[in-house]
Amino acid sequence: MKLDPFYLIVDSAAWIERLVPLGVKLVQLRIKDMDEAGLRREIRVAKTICARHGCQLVVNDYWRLAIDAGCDYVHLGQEDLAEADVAAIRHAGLKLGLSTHDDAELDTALAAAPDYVALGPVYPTILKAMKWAPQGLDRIVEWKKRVGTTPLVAIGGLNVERISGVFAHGADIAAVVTDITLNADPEARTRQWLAATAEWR
Ligand SMILES: Cc1ncc(COP(=O)(O)OP(=O)(O)O)c(N)n1
Ligand SMILES: Cc1nc(C(=O)O)sc1CCOP(=O)(O)O
Ligand SMILES: [Mg+2]
Repeated sequence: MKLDPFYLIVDSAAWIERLVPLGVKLVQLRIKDMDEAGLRREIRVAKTICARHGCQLVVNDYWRLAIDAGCDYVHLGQEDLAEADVAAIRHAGLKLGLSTHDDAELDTALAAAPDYVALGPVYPTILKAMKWAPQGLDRIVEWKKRVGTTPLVAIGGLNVERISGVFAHGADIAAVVTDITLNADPEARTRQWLAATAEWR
């Protein structure tokens, strides 16, 4: 199944409950600093909401909990990947998205035959400190040549105004956090993202 070109990333099931009913079809639950019981609860609620709305849920980092909860997609960064049991993830039938930030990381990612590759940060991000300089749009062109038919996710500093640029340079999917979650009207901004990504859907 083709992944939606609009990839929303949020840090709670409450955000998923709020925004997925608007028509979001690809969402990542990215929670940091929560105990295991809380994580299990958040994943369970997120999964229920996403199933109700036909939205693909991707669980960030916590691949074991995702397997336990019967989820079918996880996202891992390079450090996560180094410690993960990819065979167990695959054996459980989960799909796998991987982060990349440089050539060596892309080599590592492609060796794991991911279901999508993410490249970031395309633009400066305020979400978290990153050791990589912004990649810029030309890097997307380079990455798309290397990943071939594997879907390419652009992430980092994206906003509605920057969407067409990342798709024009070869991204298949645009991922976003703060342009929506820190917006004064997250629902309205989500609708703008849905409209702005419609031609790539
Ligand atoms: C779609 C997407 N791309 C990149 C990331 C970042 O993953 P990672 O490098 O593991 O960092 P954290 O998000 O875990 O802080 C992502 N989550 N999603
Ligand atoms: C979580 C994350 N990973 C990145 C990477 O480059 O791997 S950039 C990023 C933050 C994305 O948030 P925003 O849309 O607010 O910039
Ligand atoms: Mg991670």
